[in-house]
Amino acid sequence: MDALTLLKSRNSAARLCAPGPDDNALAEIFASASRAPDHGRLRPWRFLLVRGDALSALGELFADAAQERDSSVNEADLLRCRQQPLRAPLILVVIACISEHPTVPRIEQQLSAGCAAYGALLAAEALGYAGIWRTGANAFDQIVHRGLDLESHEEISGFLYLGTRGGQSKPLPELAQTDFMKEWRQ
Ligand SMILES: Cc1cc2nc3c(=O)[nH]c(=O)nc-3n(C[C@H](O)[C@H](O)[C@H](O)COP(=O)(O)O)c2cc1C
Repeated sequence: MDALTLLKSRNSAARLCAPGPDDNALAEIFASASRAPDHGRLRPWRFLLVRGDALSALGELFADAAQERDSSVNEADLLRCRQQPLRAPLILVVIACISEHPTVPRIEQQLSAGCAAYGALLAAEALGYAGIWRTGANAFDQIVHRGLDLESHEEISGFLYLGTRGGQSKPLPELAQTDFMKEWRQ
């Protein structure tokens, strides 16, 4: 698929099944992510690869976090938390590693991490896989951060669920360029 077709047709997949990207595909995905625009070459992002049994362990972590957020959470909701990571053969946790910098503010480092996440999603799709970027309460939860060994200057930009598309692609939204761009002149 040529680059413009990929950029214009990328489409998230909520239903993902096996196989997920193998080690060769993951190497391409990380190489693509690492070309994110990056003011000052700070490389303000890193990835955690979660697959196999670790997906269930991540589900337990999500359940622990949900219980801590709301001690009255019911068993059905806890089960849903445990099963969330099992919705894909693998998950990439995208972590923004924020540092104090005289000319590169926090927002630029967060945006760079977002671009790295997008690069990973695009590469996965270019390789014939599919994915979806998710956050939700778990991305901002300190118990999840601790369980994943994040340091205090780190944030979760997203959980990239990756695998093989299950079912039909959803239709792409129709968006006129005039809805979101106009030419500026003085
Ligand atoms: C930072 C970020 C967080 C997101 N979090 C969620 C989420 O938690 N759950 C969800 O269903 N979609 C989430 N999305 C949206 C999906 O990734 C996706 O963009 C959306 O389903 C629209 O599909 P499309 O990307 O194919 O247009 C998030 C997107 C971004 C950029």
